[in-house]
Amino acid sequence: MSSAASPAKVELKNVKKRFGPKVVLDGLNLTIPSGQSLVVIGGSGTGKSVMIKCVLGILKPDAGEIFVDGEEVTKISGTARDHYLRKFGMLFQGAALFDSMKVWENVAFGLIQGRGVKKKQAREIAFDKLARVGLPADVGELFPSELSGGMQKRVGLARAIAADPEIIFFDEPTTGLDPIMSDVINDLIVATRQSGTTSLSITHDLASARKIADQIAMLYKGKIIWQGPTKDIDNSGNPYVDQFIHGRAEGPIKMEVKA
Ligand SMILES: Nc1ncnc2c1ncn2[C@@H]1O[C@H](COP(=O)(O)OP(=O)(O)OP(=O)(O)O)[C@@H](O)[C@H]1O
Repeated sequence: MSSAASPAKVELKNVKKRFGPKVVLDGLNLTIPSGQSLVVIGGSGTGKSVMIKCVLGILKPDAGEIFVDGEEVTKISGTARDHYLRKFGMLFQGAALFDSMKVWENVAFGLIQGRGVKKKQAREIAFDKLARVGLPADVGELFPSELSGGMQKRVGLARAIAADPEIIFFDEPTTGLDPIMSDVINDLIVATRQSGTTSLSITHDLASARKIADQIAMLYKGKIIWQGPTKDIDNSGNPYVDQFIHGRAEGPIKMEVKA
């Protein structure tokens, strides 16, 4: 897929966000081409989650603009915001399932609560999505506590795709999983992209990034310091990217290690 040919689905322009004296996003520019999978890498605490929260309107940027399908969204509210949020699915870190609900009810939750889908139809959709992530029907009747971490991630993924969103955010989709289960999740993410969905993932897992990304962007000190096709990551010519992808303690990125 060529990024030049795809219009921007999501575009952040000069986005700034600080908490008190702490500057987190410092003029961040990022474009996600329509139908592509973009992975943002960066150290812990660099603002990856804050960036996603700004796109979803959970946090309001102090400055800058965010365009989705060409519409500036940082000031939308009320029903326009509800409508806007329907474009998104989200796989949270740690899956974030409701323990008191059965697996299928977790998957169906947004359909019933957010979209007014009747329970019977939502249940059918939930079981269909569970099958798509490779979970047999009997898993739908279990509670999340009865599942392994990898299965919980799959349920989280089924919930993220339940309403056929146009854009999916994957927040550290493979964290805490063994390499084989990680690859199962990677394959499922690749499958969602093949259906035309635009996605933004944040991850520390370079093997996952290489597999799921059309493009990789690196966030450092509140800015995107490099963005390019996945195949170029090993020859970025950027010392910060090089240090990060090779996991070297020595380099331009200095770790603040407090004793
Ligand atoms: N609501 C908030 N109030 C104050 N500070 C916040 C708030 N949300 C995030 N921060 C701060 O912003 C910085 C970036 O946090 P964020 O969660 O976006 O990092 P991250 O890049 O997603 O990290 P990780 O990879 O560890 O998940 C952190 O220093 C965090 O403490």
